[in-house]
Amino acid sequence: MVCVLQGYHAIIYPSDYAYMLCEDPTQVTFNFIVVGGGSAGATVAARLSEIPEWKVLLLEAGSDPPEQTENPLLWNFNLRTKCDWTFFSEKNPLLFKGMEHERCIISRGLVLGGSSSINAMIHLRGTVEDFRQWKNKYGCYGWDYEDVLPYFKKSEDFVDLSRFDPEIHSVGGMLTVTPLTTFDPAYSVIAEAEQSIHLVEMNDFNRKEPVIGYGNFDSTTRNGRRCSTLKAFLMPASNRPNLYVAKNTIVTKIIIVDGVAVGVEFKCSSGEIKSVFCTNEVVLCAGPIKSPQLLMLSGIGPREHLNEHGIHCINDLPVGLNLQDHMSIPALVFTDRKCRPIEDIKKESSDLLKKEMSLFSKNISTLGLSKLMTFYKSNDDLVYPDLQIIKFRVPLNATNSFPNRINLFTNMFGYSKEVTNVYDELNLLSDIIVMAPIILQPLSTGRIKLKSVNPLDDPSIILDYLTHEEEIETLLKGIEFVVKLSKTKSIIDAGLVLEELKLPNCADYVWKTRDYWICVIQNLAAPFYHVASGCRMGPEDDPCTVVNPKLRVKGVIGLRLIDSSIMPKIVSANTNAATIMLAEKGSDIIKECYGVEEKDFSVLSILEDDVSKRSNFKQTLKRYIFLK
Ligand SMILES: Cc1cc2nc3c(=O)[nH]c(=O)nc-3n(C[C@H](O)[C@H](O)[C@H](O)COP(=O)(O)OP(=O)(O)OC[C@H]3O[C@@H](n4cnc5c(N)ncnc54)[C@H](O)[C@@H]3O)c2cc1C
Repeated sequence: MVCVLQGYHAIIYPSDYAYMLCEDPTQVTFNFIVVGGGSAGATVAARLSEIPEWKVLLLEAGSDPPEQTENPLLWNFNLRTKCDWTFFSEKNPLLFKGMEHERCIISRGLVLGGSSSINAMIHLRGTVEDFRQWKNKYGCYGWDYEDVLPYFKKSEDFVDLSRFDPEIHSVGGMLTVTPLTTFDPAYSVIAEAEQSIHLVEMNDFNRKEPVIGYGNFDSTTRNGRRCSTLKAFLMPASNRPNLYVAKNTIVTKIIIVDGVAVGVEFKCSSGEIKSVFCTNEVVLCAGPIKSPQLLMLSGIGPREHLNEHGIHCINDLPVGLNLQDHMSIPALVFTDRKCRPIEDIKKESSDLLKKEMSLFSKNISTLGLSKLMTFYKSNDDLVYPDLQIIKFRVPLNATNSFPNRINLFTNMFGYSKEVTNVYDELNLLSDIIVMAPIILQPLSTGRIKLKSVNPLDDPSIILDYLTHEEEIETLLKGIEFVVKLSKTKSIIDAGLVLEELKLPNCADYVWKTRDYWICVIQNLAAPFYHVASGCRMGPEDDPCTVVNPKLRVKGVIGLRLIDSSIMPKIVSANTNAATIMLAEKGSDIIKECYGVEEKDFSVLSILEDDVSKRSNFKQTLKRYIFLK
């Protein structure tokens, strides 16, 4: 067990089973192997291990999170560190022109808790309409809003009882959900500006009714600290004798014999590749980039593509297609350089920072100005918002003060030196406030492909985003909204000025014109960390889907996929809460399937023949060993 002391808080991480596993992977007969201990995997492993008779092995490529992951205000300090996979996209003919090597950075947690250990802790579930569509448009029976709400509630320990509505919230769940605090004076200025353009204040973004307005969102924090799925689910379960957690263990392949997933191959820290088997199921939770890659390496994916790499195709499924994300445009930058000496600006900036930082030691949750969220619709005919506007403050001259010595905007969005220079220049004069419109309902998709058959290589990530004219128009409406905000009395009175970003690549365009903003989109539009949907869930007979509504990978017995990659369509919000919901419901589906928990999943046929087929486990295993 590893114990980190932080002030009064002792964090006890799960013991590491990796050494024992690598010594002898047959020592224990596991019932379930969970691949990846992220938002979904840590939840699934904890939930399955509630059944004492089941031996559950969780294999995670990363290790315990470093101490800096605890402080919400410093969430972006974790990017591009050893707990980030730091993937890069392929080049795109239209986008990413302002990024290093014209490739877009894709951060993902490489650590227990996965991306929930490095994310920004924004806790939003998505809209009622999202889940209606999952069912009605994408055929995911059992996944309508009424079906998923109990699982959002099951996880939740909602701290702010003054806003508690029992219809949508609950207390006593594993995941602590807390409102945020801030001392940032810009909060009330922007709130007033939004009011003046007829937006209303929302007191709960997770309510059932559509939310168009601004307000404070809830966060996955507990006592001022991050509440990842590691902390919420895995740590409380880690004393169970039937739960085994192997860290720094990279799964390299799912072993499938005669159409049955019997175990996985994995890489020990010594470099050796070993195999471990399970009697019931392999549950793949490696996240939206690595899950598709692992499926393809294991023979499940588009036949033609697998053949290109000499991989025998076990089942021809559209793995890696339909990739989605929320594109953002963090290019609306305000400074606060009222006529006053730089010394005064310096003092104000550092006083505010100190005050915000002091909240951590008082166990109070803060994300600074980011607490102020806006949901907006680009046209009046819409019922639900199609734009989210995130705000964040960068203290004076702080863009280059990151521990990994990489510029803040390179860390967060992958911007090139030519671009970060432009932000830096503004940041030398004053704090900067960035407002980033984000499109919530993308139309265009990307794709994950194999670069090679080496599981340690990153896959090829093709982001063909913003190819629909409507998406550009929506982003432009988001930009227009912020420009409008910049002209309100409260913003002007407060001395907040929307600055021109003098991007070298857009020098030919006049600031604030449509052509200028399109150039900005081509240079700076970046996905907002929500990559999902590369292995869509849907009806068994729909050729566009990879898993059925019971989360079984089609055509393979004993293999489920439970993580953000199965969202049939990305939710119109940040994706962590919906991923945890998928894991909660997915765990119950598994329990139900084995008859260990009674739940009404009337739309799903229960106890299908997979279980009995899977009981030939010993025979299948013998055959695998024989074939090897
Ligand atoms: C920087 C950042 C900020 C974000 N901010 C927010 C936010 O504020 N709010 C929000 O709702 N969402 C946010 N998100 C998105 C959200 O965190 C993710 O959608 C969610 O965590 C996805 O969960 P997952 O289980 O699909 O994948 P992950 O949580 O990424 O888990 C996958 C796990 O599998 C492990 N793994 C991968 N391959 C292997 C292998 N071969 N062998 C063993 N283990 C493996 C990984 O190391 C990882 O632990 C953010 C994401 C990032 C990266």
